[in-house]
Amino acid sequence: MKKISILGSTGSIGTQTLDVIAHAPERYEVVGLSAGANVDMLVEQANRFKPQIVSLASKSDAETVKPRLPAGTKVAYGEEGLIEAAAGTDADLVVTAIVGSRGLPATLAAIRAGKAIGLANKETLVTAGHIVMELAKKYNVSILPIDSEHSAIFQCLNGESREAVKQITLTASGGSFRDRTREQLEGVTVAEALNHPNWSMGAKITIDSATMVNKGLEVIEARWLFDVTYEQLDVIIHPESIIHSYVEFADHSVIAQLGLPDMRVPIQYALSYPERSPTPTDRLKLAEIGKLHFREMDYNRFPCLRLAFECGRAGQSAPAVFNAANEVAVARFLKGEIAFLDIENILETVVGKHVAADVTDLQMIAEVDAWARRMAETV
Ligand SMILES: NC(=O)C1=CN([C@@H]2O[C@H](COP(=O)(O)OP(=O)(O)OC[C@H]3O[C@@H](n4cnc5c(N)ncnc54)[C@H](OP(=O)(O)O)[C@@H]3O)[C@@H](O)[C@H]2O)C=CC1
Ligand SMILES: CC(=O)[C@@H](O)[C@H](O)COP(=O)(O)O
Ligand SMILES: [Mn+2]
Repeated sequence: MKKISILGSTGSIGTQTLDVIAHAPERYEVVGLSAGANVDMLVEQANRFKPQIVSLASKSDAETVKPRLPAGTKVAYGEEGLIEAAAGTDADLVVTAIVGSRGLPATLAAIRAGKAIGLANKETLVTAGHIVMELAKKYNVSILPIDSEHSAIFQCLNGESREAVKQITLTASGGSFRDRTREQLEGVTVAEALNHPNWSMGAKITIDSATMVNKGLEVIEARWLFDVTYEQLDVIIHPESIIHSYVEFADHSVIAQLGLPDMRVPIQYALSYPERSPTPTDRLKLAEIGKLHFREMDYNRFPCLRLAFECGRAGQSAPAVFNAANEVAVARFLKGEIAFLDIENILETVVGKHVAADVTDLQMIAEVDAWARRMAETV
């Protein structure tokens, strides 16, 4: 029985993780759950899966929720609560399904506690990939990718020597506005931006997909997960999101991972690795799909991707600044404070004002993260 703790259990990845677990109660046990504002859903989850601990964003929620939980459930809150849910149980694996760099301290705590990480939260690796991967190595902890492209790449690399890797290509759907010119992006609404053509995801990543920031975050995430150079990473537009990424090897063989766009497959793979287990998803029928399409990435149409590569190559504090500024810009767009195209303007401005510097610990990361947030709020 594998014991699982889920940070962000009430979100898109969190609920799909619980769906995978519910289909295999003989294989998995939930020991920790955490939520932000969706207290009612967390209560429902806690009564169904009976975790040892639940964590909420606020002290007041933690206090009011206690009588609604199974007797004996430990209740925590805030960053400390996330850390407890991540590191304070006998979990074998922690799924990081919380959104944003706020997941970093709990992820580091889980690694220090020797827990394998089912990594969905790409912002943690973008913000502090060098720290996360170094700590995982020190504690001999597996970082198992849940992000669909990285799960695909992980599967393609399985059993292959890293020296044989020539090129890793991440596929990109193009997002909600893939058929629009830049001129046609003027005045687009939040609702239009949230209308992803292939995936049903949380709000932030859906906007990130539309700006192509998501693919930029994923390039940096891949750099750290697979220890490759940015020259070995590229992106291709693939509108159907059936090929989830592919790897070209020294002999020019290319290995890809395919499947219908259903996150329960990469989630299941991370939970059951190194085994493969059945998933409650539909099967891929290529004959019914007929054709798959691909086109070169257009970095002029998607300038945020070029900026992400620049920040990745600059390294040090630059990726953390890019990520934090983006979190604020997306939140401002979702609140209706700014226009869609202002997101990239904010990123260009904040990154442009930042001089990359070494960030070797959580305190330094928190400082640059906070600086970038302050700047992004005022642009
Ligand atoms: N959704 C997807 O298909 C994919 C997602 N990912 C990555 O996985 C992560 C989660 O994404 P997704 O599931 O879409 O996000 P959602 O927005 O759907 O869920 C986010 C989760 O984080 C919780 N949360 C938000 N703010 C706080 C806070 N201040 N304190 C504690 N918990 C908080 C939310 O709680 P609540 O809802 O209760 O407020 C929710 O459980 C992201 O990093 C994303 O990039 C990667 C690949 C695919
Ligand atoms: C499902 C998943 O992994 C998301 O990151 C998805 O890939 C977003 O799709 P695009 O960024 O390709 O639009
Ligand atoms: Mn992805």
